[in-house]
Amino acid sequence: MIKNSSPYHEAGALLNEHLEKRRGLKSIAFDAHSSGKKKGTAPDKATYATVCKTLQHLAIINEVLSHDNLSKSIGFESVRNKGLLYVMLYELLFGKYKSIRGGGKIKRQIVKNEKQLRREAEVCVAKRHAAGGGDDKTVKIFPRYIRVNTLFDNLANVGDMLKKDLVATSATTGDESTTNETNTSIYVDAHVPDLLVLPPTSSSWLHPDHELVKSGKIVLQDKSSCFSALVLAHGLGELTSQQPCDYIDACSAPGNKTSHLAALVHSIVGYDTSQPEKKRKGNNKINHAPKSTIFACERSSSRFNVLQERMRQLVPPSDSAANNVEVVPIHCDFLKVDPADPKFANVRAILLDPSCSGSGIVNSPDRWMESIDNDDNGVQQKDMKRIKSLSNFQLVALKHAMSFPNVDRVVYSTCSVHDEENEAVVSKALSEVSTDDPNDGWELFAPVCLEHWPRRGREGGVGGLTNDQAQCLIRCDGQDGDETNGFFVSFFVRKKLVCDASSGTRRMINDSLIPIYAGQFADACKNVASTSASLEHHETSEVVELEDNNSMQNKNIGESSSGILNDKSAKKREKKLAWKRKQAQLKTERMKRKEAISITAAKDSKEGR
Ligand SMILES: C[S@@+](CC[C@H](N)C(=O)[O-])C[C@H]1O[C@@H](n2cnc3c(N)ncnc32)[C@H](O)[C@@H]1O
Repeated sequence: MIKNSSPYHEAGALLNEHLEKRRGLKSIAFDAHSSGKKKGTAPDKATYATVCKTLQHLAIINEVLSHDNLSKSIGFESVRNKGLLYVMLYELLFGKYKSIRGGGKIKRQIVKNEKQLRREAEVCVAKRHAAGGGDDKTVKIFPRYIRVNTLFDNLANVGDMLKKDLVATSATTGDESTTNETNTSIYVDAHVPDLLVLPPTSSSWLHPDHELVKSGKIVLQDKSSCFSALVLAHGLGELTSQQPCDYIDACSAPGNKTSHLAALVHSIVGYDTSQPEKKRKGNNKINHAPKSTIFACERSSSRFNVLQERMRQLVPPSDSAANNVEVVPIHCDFLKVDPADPKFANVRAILLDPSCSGSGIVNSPDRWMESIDNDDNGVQQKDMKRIKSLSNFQLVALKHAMSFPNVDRVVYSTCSVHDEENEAVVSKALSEVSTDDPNDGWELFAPVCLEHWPRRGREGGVGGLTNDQAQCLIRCDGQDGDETNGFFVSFFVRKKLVCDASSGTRRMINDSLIPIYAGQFADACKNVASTSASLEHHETSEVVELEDNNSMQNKNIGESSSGILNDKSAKKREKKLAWKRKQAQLKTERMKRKEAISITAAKDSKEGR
């Protein structure tokens, strides 16, 4: 067999599979890992990143090729390996080194027409900038959100540790156009307790290989995806905390929301880690609060394995004195779980975050693909079919959650922006479970903990919701300034409970000394988005961090450190970071010594010594 001379062969094959079969890029990568294929058949991190970047530029590459029928005149139409062609064109026109490595026929064909291609690319980029679009249409940069896992540590401690890393790395990761203060600032999110907000540039070093991630003290979780567990635990305000009970996370892998819920439930029925260690230990001896159980259902075998592994990493064992919550992963189809099973008799609340189109994830490679071939309404016929089938499943799952006899709170969330998966599902569920009994049936409830979140659900439209109902719903739109991925949250409460809940109060959200975030990184995000060098960082980190549907692939791509993918560079980065930390520490000590010397000198001269 002739060995393919192009180093982009694997990236081209992955892209071909994505384009031809219209399968999600992350699913392809994930399946390749989980099917236990031989080493070498699953894409490595660099290949995956190259394909993501090519996809991200596919619209503009096609624009270049279609100008003056360029594609035809230089013979690209006859190229069968379109994936490889696109990857090479990306490398030449938009890649970091603006050149193509290796050889091969396609490369020769491209290089022969290099001048013309570069000229066209420049014209297209200029046109986009003139139209005010730039790269912004496809790339959105958010601050880096870090959820502190309060089952292991507290906000102040973790904030301190991250601040040191920020100071140590700001010299290299900071963009010239942002001040050093911006690059080293750290905030607490205004809506989600225990969520830290870091500068967007920190994405370049805060990855799944970071020590705090590996130790389970922090979770790389986008802001909007923290809303689901928050609403389930605190949507009714303080009232929730009076009744320890069990929970079900119906569709739970990889477990970001499960572990968040565990931390929140622990702080309701237990004590939080913000108390000094000694006091906490003392408390543990006398506190006999009942334990809560979270049953975490997951249908897919491979995802279930990841879920189990992550729960081991993120939730302390249930018999440890400091934990009042137990997570029990169950490998099952939630639709087949019997609501009358005595095991679930104490389940009072269900979190349902089912499979969805993921259309809210603004930097998802699959979304870049969508934006290329969507029609004017933003959704293609083929996608409509998929959305319809997803929304059918979502409705059945929601009604199933509502059928558990003792459940009085259900959170239904998606990372989709389509009304069909959101308001329409909510509206159908409400009408299909409605009853005449004033104490039964379900109502939408506006989550107290997010009362200041401005973006609400859509009134009318395919869902046909009233304005009052729509105001109970939470929406996030990353394309419209929310600084987080698109997301949807609805909170259903049994009518009976709604009457009791009206006195709920908002939970205090920040008792650390870290200031609250109020858009201080907005400019930094724009700067990062407009510099291609920073974009490289961001894209790679997005590859490993995309939430929800993506977290599984995340996990896998991120698992490079644990051996699935071979990433020597992670160790190198860790070493470099440690070296920088040391240098920063030495510098601080030098400054202190200098300061002390000059104070003594000033004192001496004042005293005439
Ligand atoms: C959007 S993801 C959940 C993400 C998760 N909530 C988190 O925050 O990490 C949806 C998950 O539901 C699982 N799933 C889909 N249908 C299911 C079913 N009928 N029963 C249980 N799990 C299901 C999928 O395999 C997938 O892992």
